[in-house]
Amino acid sequence: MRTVHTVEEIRAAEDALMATLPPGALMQRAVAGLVSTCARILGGPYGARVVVLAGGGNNGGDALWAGARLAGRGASVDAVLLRPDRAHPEGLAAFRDAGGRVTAGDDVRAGAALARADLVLDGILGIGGRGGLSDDAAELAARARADAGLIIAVDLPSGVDPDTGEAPGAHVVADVTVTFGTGKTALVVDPAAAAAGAVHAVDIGLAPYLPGPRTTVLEDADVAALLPEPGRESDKYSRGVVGVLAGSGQYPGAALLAVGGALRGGAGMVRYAGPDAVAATVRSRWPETIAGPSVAEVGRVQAWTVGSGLGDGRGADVAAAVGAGLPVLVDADGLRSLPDRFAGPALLTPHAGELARLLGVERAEIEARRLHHARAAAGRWNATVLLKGTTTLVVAPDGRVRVNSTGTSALAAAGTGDVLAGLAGSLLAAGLEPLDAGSVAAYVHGLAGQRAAAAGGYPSAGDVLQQLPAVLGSLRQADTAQG
Ligand SMILES: NC(=O)C1=CN([C@@H]2O[C@H](COP(=O)(O)OP(=O)(O)OC[C@H]3O[C@@H](n4cnc5c(N)ncnc54)[C@H](OP(=O)(O)O)[C@@H]3O)[C@@H](O)[C@H]2O)[C@@H](O)CC1
Ligand SMILES: [K+]
Repeated sequence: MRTVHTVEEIRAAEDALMATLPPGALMQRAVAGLVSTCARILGGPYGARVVVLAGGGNNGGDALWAGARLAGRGASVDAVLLRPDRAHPEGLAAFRDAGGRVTAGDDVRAGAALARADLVLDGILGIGGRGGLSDDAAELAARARADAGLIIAVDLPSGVDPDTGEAPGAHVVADVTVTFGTGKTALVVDPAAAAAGAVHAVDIGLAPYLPGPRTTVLEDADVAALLPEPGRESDKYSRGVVGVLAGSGQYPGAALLAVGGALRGGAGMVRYAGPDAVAATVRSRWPETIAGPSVAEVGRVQAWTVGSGLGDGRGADVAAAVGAGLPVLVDADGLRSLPDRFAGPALLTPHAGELARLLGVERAEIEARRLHHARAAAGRWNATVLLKGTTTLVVAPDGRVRVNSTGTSALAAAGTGDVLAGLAGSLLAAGLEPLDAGSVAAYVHGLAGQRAAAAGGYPSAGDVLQQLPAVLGSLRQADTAQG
């Protein structure tokens, strides 16, 4: 599991850890990790042309110390000081001692150095940064992006907001970010995360001083541990019975995909509520499905998946499923018939456009502040909100957040959301709480999309569905091998 902490939590942990160490020792741990990543990426620092962009805080201090170490190992290093009056004193002294050249941001030499740099170290702002870059810093960042070989951000790309994942103004766009101690929201939540590039974490010994993380990024072992394991005595009821209220005459495929997602996701049984013609189509593909014309008449289930391809005019059925007092997932058209607040476990699965409609804001505003708006909706409806996107967010009403790392553009195809709705519904029926059901489903769905894409071409939702058993099988196998 990858952890994410707030700036406040990181500062408190750093203070506690620093109290046990000699002055400057913590920064030296960070610098050692940074330098070794730079050296590895450069294939050895000797002869490399490096430019350090240094702001007036400790982030600039890290970058200056790293520049000094790289100069000591034979690199040709220039430092551009954004705030010469506030440059980190020890870092700057070490940099000069190692033979580094120092220029101010407005010096023509700064532009020339950037134009021939193999590597730019972005030490303008770290976790102390607020708002976007100032104009002079923005110009240097743009030049670096246009001219330099590679940009490595120190701790996080300067100019993005550490705790929200928002990018309120000009910011560095890095190829790699070397981050210290724990993850930051800006490194996992878009749009800021898109500016971080590949993230390398450096252990500086902070973990014992950090609180349990509210935000996490699940990995294979976490997901495998959360997956319901069908035991020998399992029957169809203990594996979970899912009610699916999805699809319509206009969109029968949504019913097929949602039912398929539930069955392939491990449901012991699926009960489908919908018009006879659609039910017949569902049963011709999934003969094990039990069907009925409405939520009231379809029989007992342990969770409902509601809304994919439902079309208009099914508000009463949606209300019946939502009001059944069972865990419920609400997707797509079902989102137009939400109750004022949910009383029981609920998982909403909007994409940005649907969340925009729900909250009455522009879609661009959702994309710019994804975590903020997912949180707002989770609080407003007392439901866990799974906001789809390349980095899908799952936000519980109590503030816990899971960020999915397996997303792929291969999932940007019609019907993949219906598969996800069925899959997550099956996990709710198996007894997972909405945060677990949503984050495990997003993870598995992403891996299925990756596998389908690897098989060649542009995968369809049906291709993604077909990959679910293989993905679940390999996650379970790895778990068994480990445990
Ligand atoms: N503590 C430790 O031991 C360790 C710390 N480490 C490193 O320290 C970094 C945090 O350093 P930091 O706290 O000095 O803040 P940093 O991000 O350098 O910003 C400096 C100052 O810039 C200012 N400022 C803010 N926004 C601005 C803007 N838009 N445009 C212009 N200026 C702006 C603001 O000052 P203000 O203007 O508020 O006076 C702010 O205080 C951390 O990310 C990691 O790299 C590691 O070495 C591990 C050990
Ligand atoms: K930085």
